[in-house]
Amino acid sequence: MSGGILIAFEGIDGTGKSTQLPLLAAYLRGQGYTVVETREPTDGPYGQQIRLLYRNRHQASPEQELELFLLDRRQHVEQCIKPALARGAIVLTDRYYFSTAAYQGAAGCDPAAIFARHGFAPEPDLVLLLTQTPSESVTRIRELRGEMLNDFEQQEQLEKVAALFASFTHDCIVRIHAARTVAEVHASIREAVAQLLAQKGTQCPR
Ligand SMILES: Nc1ncnc2c1ncn2[C@@H]1O[C@H](COP(=O)(O)OP(=O)(O)OP(=O)(O)O)[C@@H](O)[C@H]1O
Ligand SMILES: Cc1cn([C@H]2C[C@H](O)[C@@H](COP(=O)(O)O)O2)c(=O)[nH]c1=O
Repeated sequence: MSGGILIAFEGIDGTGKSTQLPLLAAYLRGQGYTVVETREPTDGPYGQQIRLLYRNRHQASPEQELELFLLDRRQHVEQCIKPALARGAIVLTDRYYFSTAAYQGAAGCDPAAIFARHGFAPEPDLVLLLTQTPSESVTRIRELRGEMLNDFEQQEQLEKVAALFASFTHDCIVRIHAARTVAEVHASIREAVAQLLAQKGTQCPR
């Protein structure tokens, strides 16, 4: 396979992205593909600064927050995504620039302007947009961590984020209903990826 394939997992908090991404990675590796698993925010210096905002978001203005996500993504694209695509890998990223348009859009920045600032970032071949209601997400997060919701996970905030995700009309987006069992969601994801690989005429290496 030459040129690589970029697949982004997107959706509001708690939709199961971090659960589903390794399942898809294991499945694809079992089929003989080279897979790179990655995520944003990254563990790099800007990603670490972003994590400091989770419990105290008002430390930064929406514009400052946006700049941090852009800096983190530039580094991610240059150091991880582009090299992996050049090696012909399937890159699976847990969040990408659709999250910025939705979350920083919900915080007051202009989503269209955010998309326009991503000329440096390769367009994904597929965005798996996991969907469920914000109240379903909040229930899952509470089951996982008790009552503590961080500043990005407050239900009112997630309602705005979910509305923005719902408004995106990019051809690369496939919506996957996430309020089902892990196995059911995985099956839908495999179906969407199989269609992409067939469209690309990608021969399974095995
Ligand atoms: N289909 C599912 N049914 C029930 N619980 C699930 C399902 N998928 C994931 N979970 C659980 O929901 C919680 C959140 O899942 P996960 O961390 O994968 O979501 P996420 O979208 O990556 O969240 P975040 O964006 O906040 O990191 C975890 O406790 C996980 O075990
Ligand atoms: C990439 C990106 C992320 N966010 C927000 C969305 C989530 O609330 C956190 C990341 O948490 P996760 O549990 O590691 O998924 O950050 C954002 O606001 N803007 C972005 O571009």
